[in-house]
Amino acid sequence: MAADKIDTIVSLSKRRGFVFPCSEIYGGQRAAWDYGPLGVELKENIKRQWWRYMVTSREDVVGIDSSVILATEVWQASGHIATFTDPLTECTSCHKRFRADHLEEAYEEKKGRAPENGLADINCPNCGTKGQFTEPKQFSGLLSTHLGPTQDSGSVAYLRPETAQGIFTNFSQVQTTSRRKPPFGIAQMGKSFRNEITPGNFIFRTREFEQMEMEFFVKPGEDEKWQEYWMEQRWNWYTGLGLREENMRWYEHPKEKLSHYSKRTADIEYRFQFGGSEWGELEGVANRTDYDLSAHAKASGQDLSYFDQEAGERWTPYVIEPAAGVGRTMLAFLLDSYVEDEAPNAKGKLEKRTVMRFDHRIAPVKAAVLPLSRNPELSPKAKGLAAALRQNWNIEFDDAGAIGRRYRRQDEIGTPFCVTVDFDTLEDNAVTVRERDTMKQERVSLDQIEGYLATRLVGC
Ligand SMILES: Nc1ncnc2c1ncn2[C@@H]1O[C@H](COP(=O)(O)OP(=O)(O)OP(=O)(O)O)[C@@H](O)[C@H]1O
Repeated sequence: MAADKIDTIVSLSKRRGFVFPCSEIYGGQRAAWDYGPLGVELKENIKRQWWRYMVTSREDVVGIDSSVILATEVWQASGHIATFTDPLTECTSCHKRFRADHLEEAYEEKKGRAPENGLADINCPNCGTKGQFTEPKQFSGLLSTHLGPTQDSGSVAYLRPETAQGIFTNFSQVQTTSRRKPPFGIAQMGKSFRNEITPGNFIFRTREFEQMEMEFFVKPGEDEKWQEYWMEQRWNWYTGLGLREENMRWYEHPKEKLSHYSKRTADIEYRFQFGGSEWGELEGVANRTDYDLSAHAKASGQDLSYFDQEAGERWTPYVIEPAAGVGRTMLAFLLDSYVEDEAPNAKGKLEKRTVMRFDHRIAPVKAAVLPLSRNPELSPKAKGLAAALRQNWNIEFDDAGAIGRRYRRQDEIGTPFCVTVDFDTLEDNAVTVRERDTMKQERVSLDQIEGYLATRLVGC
């Protein structure tokens, strides 16, 4: 399984209701995706886990939810209007457009060295023609709209390309109302928009996407230490939820390629194995220095510094930012969880089975309740049990088809437990619980089943 694994995931996602192409009844909107019933659960679980780990389980981080459309002055001061651009180039042979920096990075990854003559050395990924690219032009990544009834330059507004700026503009209010002192952080999750030149690779790069960002404000001079700390925390968050370390690595941005605000940026990369490139950015951990707060203080005339009473001095905090994408995280978990192994069928013969080995905390469905067969006594009993368990978890009820087939269906969407109600249940008031990965079965009495699941679904 290599490059074709992504195709397997795309098709499983569509078939089982994780992710659908957007507006498909009209032929689809290129590189936009909708999350189906299982996808929305998986996505919400990922976000919940991030929020718990980054915000509610800590005493030094609080959350906010700011607007998507901020005052245009915010994007002027932050530097986005002037510098949030990508180098756009076009192959003069097939007229397909690319990001020049992506072409160069892909070349370097393949050959182990940068192209000596820039784009002149590179073959077009679409038609194969060598070096027939136009001179790159800077293309704005900001998506704009108009507010109000007129559509002139005065009514232009931008959809945020990152959630971070809503945090910086609220820094003082959050700091005083939550009575926090640096070091402390403000987190936000929400939609961001970028007019990507080359969206694609499924939900990896889209023009509309969700981010999970946290800005951690620290005393200047303590920034490097805190960057190390957050890099370790972020790595541990992914591995703690089961992402395999062999599919992860750090990428340190070379000094000359850092964003305009950054002193150091290190990305966690995942082995996505898209055709053409093995690794892709999952999350960036950046030292944004005091760039944003200073820029907003200057442009707005508001004081965004902090008075350190203990030291008796005033300073503008430095900021460490772990910034992750929800879609990319979900794609990494989908790829990493996918396993093909073997399971015995009804006749005891081994057959291939597909299992999504999601960590229980992110699995979209926590347990499925399955009556052994459609029967006037078994089905109502099983339905009652499903309704009771639904008070705590997302539970599926399924009584259609052979029991083996129903297990397979649950394995394929990563449901950790299947609870089977059979004819013995009517006698002994017990059910059979089957665990997804080991396929081991255990008999559990009905009055214990909720506690049994609760001890195994801790943190869900
Ligand atoms: N177009 C996008 N689609 C989906 N997720 C995105 C997109 N752009 C950024 N992200 C997510 O937001 C995170 C933080 O954004 P950041 O600005 O650091 O990305 P970036 O370095 O511009 O990404 P890339 O180099 O891949 O364009 C990224 O690590 C990624 O997970």
